[in-house]
Amino acid sequence: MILLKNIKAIPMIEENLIYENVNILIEGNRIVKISKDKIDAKDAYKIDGTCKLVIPGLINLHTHLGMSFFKNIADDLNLMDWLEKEIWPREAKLTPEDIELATKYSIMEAIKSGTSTLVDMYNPSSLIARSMEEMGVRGLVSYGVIDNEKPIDEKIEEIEEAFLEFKDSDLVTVNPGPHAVYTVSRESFIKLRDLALKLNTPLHIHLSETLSEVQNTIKEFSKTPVEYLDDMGIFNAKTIAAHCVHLEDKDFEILAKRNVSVAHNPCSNLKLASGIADVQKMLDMGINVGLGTDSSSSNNNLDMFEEMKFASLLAKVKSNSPTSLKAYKVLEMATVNGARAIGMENELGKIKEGFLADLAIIDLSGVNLNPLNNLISCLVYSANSSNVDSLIVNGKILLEGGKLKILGQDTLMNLANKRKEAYK
Ligand SMILES: CSC[C@H]1O[C@@H](n2cnc3c(O)ncnc32)[C@H](O)[C@@H]1O
Ligand SMILES: [Zn+2]
Repeated sequence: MILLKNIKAIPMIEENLIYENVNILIEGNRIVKISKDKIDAKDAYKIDGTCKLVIPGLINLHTHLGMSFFKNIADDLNLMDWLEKEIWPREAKLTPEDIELATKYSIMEAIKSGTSTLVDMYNPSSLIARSMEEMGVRGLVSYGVIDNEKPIDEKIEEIEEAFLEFKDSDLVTVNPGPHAVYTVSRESFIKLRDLALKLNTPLHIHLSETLSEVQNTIKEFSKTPVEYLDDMGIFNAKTIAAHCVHLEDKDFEILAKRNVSVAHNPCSNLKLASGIADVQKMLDMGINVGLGTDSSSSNNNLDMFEEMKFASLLAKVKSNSPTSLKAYKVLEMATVNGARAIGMENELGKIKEGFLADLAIIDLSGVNLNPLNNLISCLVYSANSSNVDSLIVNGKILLEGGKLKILGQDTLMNLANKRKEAYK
């Protein structure tokens, strides 16, 4: 049992609802009681909430955890030059041990910035899922498929095996992740769609990220990438589409009609000069949009606070209106909408009795957060990951007082700094 005492909370239940001083009791992996009155829980581990704010754990809807060794080594390139000249040749050399280390490093970075759920796309899925379980975070682990000499049927078998291995996990689910329309054949797409439908998992894909992706797809198939996928019935599976920067009007309509969730990655889209997604239009059309960082190689960190701020500022510029994507809406993207994208909206993304105990605690004493006039605005426009004090995932404390409770931070950092040398 954990008792958060006298804490401020943004429950994400309705706009402007803030609990000024509440007590929150966690039993097992759930929030069982939220009360202004004293809660008697003698045996509970107590966290003093003075000068602290609790929010739902943040949900990073699109990342590639295994890429942390490639941070700051391939900057200032567009997507295809970055992938083809710098990243794919290095990924071809990555050993499973190094992928595990790089993944755990990324998870540590995510935990320290208040992220409790990660939607990843990388391989091998079982190793990534195990790393998430070991470190205690929640995740959807998408097996990234790029067509190559390994037959698609072997990959399907591997995905299914990994899915079954983690079927009873409290924390992680494995699902198919066809990389993009320019790396996956029609045959593979259809098999991966059918697998997602059979396993009842989402499908996770990069979509309409660059103008050249859209132009090439139109040239080859006479359809936009969104139309091409829709015509193949890909969206019959619950789809998480990362980026969606270059959409035509008909694409927005398809995404809305087919209940596709979009993972918006503002920093990566800017850094690779991919473009600015029209998030306000997506939201106005009822499309569910969450937030992702993409990898720490194209971002170059996993700080969801930066992502929230960039998302809001970019939407204002894109629509030429400062009223676009206000702070509460962007916080919704990083919590409630992320939960909806992975089908967990009835138990994740809000601070509510009965919901999973995934909570991030912010230390409000930071100089950057004061003078403090408005908690929601302060979180989105002033805060960063250094203000994260604690993280609870599935009822377990992973970070407290800014310190990791699991795996030594220094050990992971030393190991990662040593091993990254092999990929320079
Ligand atoms: C097959 S595993 C995932 C695959 O995706 C690559 N990747 C990382 N970031 C992006 C991006 O923004 N667009 C497209 N592909 C990306 C990563 O390097 C892996 O090869
Ligand atoms: Zn990506």
